[in-house]
Amino acid sequence: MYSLVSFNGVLYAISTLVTFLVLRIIYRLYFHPLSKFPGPKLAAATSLHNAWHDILQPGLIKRLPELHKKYGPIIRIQPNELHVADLGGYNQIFRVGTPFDRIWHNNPFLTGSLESLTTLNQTKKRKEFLSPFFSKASINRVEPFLHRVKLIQFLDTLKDSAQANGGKGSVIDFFLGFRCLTADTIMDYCFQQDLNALDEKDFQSKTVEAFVAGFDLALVSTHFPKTFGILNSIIFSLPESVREKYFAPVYGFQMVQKLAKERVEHLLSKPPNPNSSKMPTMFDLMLTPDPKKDQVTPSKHDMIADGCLMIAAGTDTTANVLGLALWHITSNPSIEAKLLKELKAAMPDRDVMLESSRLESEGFIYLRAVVKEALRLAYGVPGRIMRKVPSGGATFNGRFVPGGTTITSGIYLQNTNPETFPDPLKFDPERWLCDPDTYKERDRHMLSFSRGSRSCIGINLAYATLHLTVAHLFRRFEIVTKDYTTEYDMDWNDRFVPVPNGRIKGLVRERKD
Ligand code: HEM
Repeated sequence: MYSLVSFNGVLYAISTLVTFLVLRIIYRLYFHPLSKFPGPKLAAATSLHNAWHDILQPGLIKRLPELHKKYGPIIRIQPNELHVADLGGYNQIFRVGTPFDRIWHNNPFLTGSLESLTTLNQTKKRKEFLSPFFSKASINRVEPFLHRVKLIQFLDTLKDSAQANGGKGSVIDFFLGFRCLTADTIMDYCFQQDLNALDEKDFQSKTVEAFVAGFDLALVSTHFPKTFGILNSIIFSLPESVREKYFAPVYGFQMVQKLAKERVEHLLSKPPNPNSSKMPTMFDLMLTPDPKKDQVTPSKHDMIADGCLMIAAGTDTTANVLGLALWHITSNPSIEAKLLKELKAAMPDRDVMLESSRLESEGFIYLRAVVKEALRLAYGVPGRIMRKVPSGGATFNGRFVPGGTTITSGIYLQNTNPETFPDPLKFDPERWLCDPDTYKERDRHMLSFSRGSRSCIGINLAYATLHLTVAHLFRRFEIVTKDYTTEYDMDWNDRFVPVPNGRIKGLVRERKD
């Protein structure tokens, strides 16, 4: 009798669930406010369609050009999400002063950081601390003590590799090397606390490796935020040795969080002296709010989250551009020859370091075009950047979109638009050596750092690192990637940032002159 009741109970529960799911699909397909928007029926019926592409495939973003071609400029890609293809739509969503709020999915390390603040009002005060910290002037001021010091350490490691095997050179994992360089630079710049990744033999930094693994989970957290949160709490409660061995993605973030926490606690224990001549960290600035501007120090938790954010936002993005530049330059002898010609003429002594402001000037036209083209094809954050349509609704491509709808648009589509960038997947620095009007138009379409009020705050730091590294790396070393890296290795998956299939590796030799 008992087992019959429980069997019937299970049957009843299953049939109720199935009925609910079927009714929900019918509602989503025929009665939902977005039901009239075109797009794949499966995507409109269930968000699992999108999750499958984003988690188990290279990413929905790679299918979007084909879907837009089939269904038009604005399409439904989830039950409650529309995607806009054209630049006008992107600008409407992301412009300065936008009323389209960011959508944030809880991430235990980043909630409380600038990135997690959804409205412009919330970001205003935080940016008052952070924007001056990332200004060109601030970056130029510390460059001799920081970027160039880190770069020298990076280049010295390459020199040792070049001299290995009786001067025949040895193979370097540049995927890791570039990440060690960018992570150490950012950590030092933001909180004068070193990750010491560049000290690790052959750049084999466990923390950097763990951090890279974290990106595999980035889109899981957006598709399954609740499950992700529960899993994280369980993992957090495990001993450190278990976390390090079996849960690298979480462990990597925790290491950075620990360093940021130590720094904040150290500063809190002895409040900063505003008259000190020492270069301030970003935390020093937050700890000395200006009462005349109504500034308030963020909580300790939020400052630590901002510390984690800077590493998460700046390390892989910048390293991806460097990896891509290295791959394309070494795969195109004519591009390498032109770059080298310019570098040799402007930097006769290959061991003398130039400052980034010079490398970004008129004397380095080809270098700048190479960096720009690498930025275009590295895509920054290529995928669907999520925003919420304001309560009154909005109109896109002549169609009204109700308030509360998730609306997305992406950098990948703009940076590879064939009308603006003919043969868009070709690495062609020459496309930036055009007349000023064409340049301006191409630049308007290139969105690697996004646009508007929530565009990248680290753009100046990124540009300085990119110009310094590409110039000095190629001036000093000859690198062969062909036999050690494949096209497949370089192809990428959207994991919030592009994560390549493999690693860019190359044989390093010192140039003779
Ligand atoms: C080539 C390198 C980089 C690229 C391509 C890049 C790209 C981007 C993009 C596309 C966004 C907008 C994301 C969104 O709207 O969700 C963004 C935001 C951001 N980036 Fe970068 N980034 C780079 C380097 C850096 C660096 C070096 C830092 C700092 C150390 C940094 C810090 C940030 C922060 C804090 C935000 C969030 C801004 C906000 O929420 O208002 N980025 N970045």
